[in-house]
Amino acid sequence: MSYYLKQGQTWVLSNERILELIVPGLHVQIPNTYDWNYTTVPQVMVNNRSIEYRRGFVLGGSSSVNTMVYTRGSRDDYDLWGRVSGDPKTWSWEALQKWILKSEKWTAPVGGRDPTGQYDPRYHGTDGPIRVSLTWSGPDDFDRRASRNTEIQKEFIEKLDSNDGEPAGLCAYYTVFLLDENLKEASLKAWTQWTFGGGERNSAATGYLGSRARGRPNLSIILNVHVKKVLPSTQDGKRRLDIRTVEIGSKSSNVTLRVTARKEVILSAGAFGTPHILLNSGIGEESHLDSVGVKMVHRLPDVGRGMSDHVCAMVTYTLNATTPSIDEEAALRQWQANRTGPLAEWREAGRRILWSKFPKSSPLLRQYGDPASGPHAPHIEIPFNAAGPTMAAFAVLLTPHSRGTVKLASSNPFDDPLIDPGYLSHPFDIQALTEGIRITKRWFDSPAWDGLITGFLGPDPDNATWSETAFQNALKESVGTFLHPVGTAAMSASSSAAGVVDHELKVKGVHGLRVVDASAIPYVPTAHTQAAVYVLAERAADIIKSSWK
Ligand SMILES: Cc1cc2nc3c(=O)[nH]c(=O)nc-3n(C[C@H](O)[C@H](O)[C@H](O)COP(=O)(O)OP(=O)(O)OC[C@H]3O[C@@H](n4cnc5c(N)ncnc54)[C@H](O)[C@@H]3O)c2cc1C
Repeated sequence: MSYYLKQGQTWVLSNERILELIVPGLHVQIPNTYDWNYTTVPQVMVNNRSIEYRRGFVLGGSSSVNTMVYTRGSRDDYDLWGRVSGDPKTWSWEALQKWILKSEKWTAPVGGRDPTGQYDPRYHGTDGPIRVSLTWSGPDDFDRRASRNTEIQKEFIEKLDSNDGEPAGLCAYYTVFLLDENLKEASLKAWTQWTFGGGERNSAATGYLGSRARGRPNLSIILNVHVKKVLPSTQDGKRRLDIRTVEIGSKSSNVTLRVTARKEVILSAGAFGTPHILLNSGIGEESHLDSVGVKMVHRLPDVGRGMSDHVCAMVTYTLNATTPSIDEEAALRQWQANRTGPLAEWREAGRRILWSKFPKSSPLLRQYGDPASGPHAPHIEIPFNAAGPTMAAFAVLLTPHSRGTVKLASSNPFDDPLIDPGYLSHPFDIQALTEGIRITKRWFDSPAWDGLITGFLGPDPDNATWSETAFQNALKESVGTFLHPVGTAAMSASSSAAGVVDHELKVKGVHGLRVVDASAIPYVPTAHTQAAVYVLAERAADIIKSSWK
């Protein structure tokens, strides 16, 4: 949880000393005790499947358990915030530059490799709280083949730094590959960037709540409690709705505590937690609140609506390779000795990422309109996970038309919310995923992969023996989430009846309540979402500071 009280407390950071939350390579072993373990409601357009939905249940939230990929997305995504909020002077790629850099501390990779030529320093901050770095290990056979592939297939171009705001310059690029085999590590360009540094995971907890912050007399952290709701405080003489009281409790005890902020309350409970708290507080749409027996305090119909997320479809290849196994104990000893080795980095999917933009002439865009935020925003991301004897590639739809909801299941604040991402509810999305699979097929349809890739297991949209229905059915069976929900308490112009918070992230029509987390982001960025949340939060901190001067 993440809110601040006034008095000092004894400090125990819950994610301190938990090896799985510190060692990047142990990410896959993070116990589900650090997860909310949500499941979506059955997804009608995905063969009625309910999909597991992970969210961090620990200080630092999902940043303490995530995959650590650091991608900012397209400059157009941030310009869209400006258009939607009616405040482009605050929310645009150019206007946010200071805060984009402010959140980041570029850190050399562990092991002493010189990263010159593997990223572009012009686009990186050096003094921020979140360490961003490159992997410890160098290129492998897969990287070399990918490099060769970009020389063979001109559709796929190379970009040095994916975080320059223009990830989809021409058509597609491969973020990790070797340009010249003979130069080995020295020539591995355009590496994927990660939120680890010094061989350890960085998160909102380690970055923002480290010893300096903990030394502050005006900051307290209370762990293992649940925010049940926010409540109207006593009227201050004016006829306005003043919500500065938080009710907290714990599932395991009946004790409830109310705390009233002198200035304001900031909700940062994430794309599910924040609308859940607002709805439990009676802030939302009347008929929904009525249906679960919560009394409406303030009518704000878009609370919990407009969820925007990255849906993906998985395709599989067979490989003529085996997964190189590591000696886990030796790797841990190496990590403990000097923070290097296979555990100092991410070991599974996503080390290699391809980003792709549909051409303007695409019939799909003509039929449904282009949901991308602008000319630099890619439509599809394809991370690969070569873990022989098979390889999974995920076609991730970065620009979905479908939107979902977060609703209350009951009036009990401890009950999980009903999460309905609405996957594939718009016809564009399944067709765009199909195109994503075709891009993946083109990428691997090249002599660069000879001797490694031995077969395609599909689902294959071009398999003549399959009907379209049979293919779509198989695609739907493979659909999952990339865990990037936003938009459930979305920012919009103060004059607009839509949305939940205004350009200063204040809950509309309410005094004393702000939202600073992924729920305020109006459309899912064309990137993994943590960088955008850090940028939003850094900007919000200065907005809040100046509003109380
Ligand atoms: C498994 C996983 C992998 C991911 N991989 C990546 C990646 O590689 N790169 C990337 O950029 N992004 C990734 N993401 C997404 C990224 O981590 C999130 O976008 C980001 O952390 C969202 O930040 P947030 O502050 O909005 O919410 P969160 O980080 O989810 O934080 C919300 C916090 O509020 C707390 N909370 C919620 N409700 C309550 C309540 N009622 N009372 C008290 N506390 C409450 C939660 O416990 C949590 O601590 C991943 C996410 C997950 C789950």
